[in-house]
Amino acid sequence: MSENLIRIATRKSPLALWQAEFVKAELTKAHPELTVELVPMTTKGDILLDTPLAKVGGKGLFVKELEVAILENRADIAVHSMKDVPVDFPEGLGLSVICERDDPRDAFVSNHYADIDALPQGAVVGTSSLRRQCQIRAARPDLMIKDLRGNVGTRLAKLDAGQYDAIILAAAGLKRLKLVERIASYIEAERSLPANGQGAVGIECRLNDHRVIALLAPLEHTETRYRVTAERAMNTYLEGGCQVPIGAYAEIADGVLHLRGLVGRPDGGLIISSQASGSVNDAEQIGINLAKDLLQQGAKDILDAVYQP
Ligand SMILES: NCc1[nH]cc(CCC(=O)O)c1CC(=O)O
Repeated sequence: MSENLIRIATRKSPLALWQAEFVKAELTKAHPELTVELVPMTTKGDILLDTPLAKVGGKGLFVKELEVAILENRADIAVHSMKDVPVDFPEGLGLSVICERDDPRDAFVSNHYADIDALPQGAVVGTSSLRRQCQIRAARPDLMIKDLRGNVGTRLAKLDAGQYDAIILAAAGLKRLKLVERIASYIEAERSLPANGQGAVGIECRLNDHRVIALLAPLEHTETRYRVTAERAMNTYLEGGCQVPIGAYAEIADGVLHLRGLVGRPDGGLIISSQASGSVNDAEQIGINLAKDLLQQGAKDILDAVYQP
């Protein structure tokens, strides 16, 4: 392999391409002599876009083909939204870099209403995320939640066609696609605890590829790494994939990491939540401790019920 080339395996969705282009730009900034190529690919998740995610088993649907390409040396790295990255990696691959986090919040998108409180009785809200669904239903049990799949552009088109009164999307995705003006309001973490890793981009590569790992190193963002480590540790301990009613969100203030977590029944009738704090160096243990706390409070019953086939 040429000393001066990095190939990025990427999905072809606009968001995936934005993220790959972002990493390409950052790499070229750090290493002006480097050539960075995109290797666009179609994944199983892209083909099954119309099947409800919970049915096809969301875990890793969008990343497997990219990982095979790296293992077969048809590409060197893959760029992921951290919230879509499964908890475990194939033998030989790992996450060598987590980039600086963008806005972690969920966004309320509607052509007619300012926020969740402004929605009329029985309004239809689009989301396929059990995490978003349970938190919306907890605040507004009268609302109807309707499945919403597809790329960000497809989801907005379905809203505009009148299929929903409002939809919920990640603020970061809308910002990256230059669609911030579509955001009617931001939903603060207190009302919709984000998914683990939401808003952060990570880079996967071959763990024995020291050339690539060294080239990627300047893109690492330490604070984001601590936060996402705690969030993912909580999710991992709860054995949560990406399609689960789990929220995990960490912040750092004065060197102390604060992690909030919740597990909720999709109908919003029960939400178990807790928090934990500690040194950034104990990020992983803080996540594990919080998961144990949630399990002690009964989170397993909720998760088992969701996983029933
Ligand atoms: N599940 C799809 C997905 N994966 C990452 C993002 C947004 C960007 C991010 O969270 O980093 C989205 C869209 C959404 O949830 O609205």
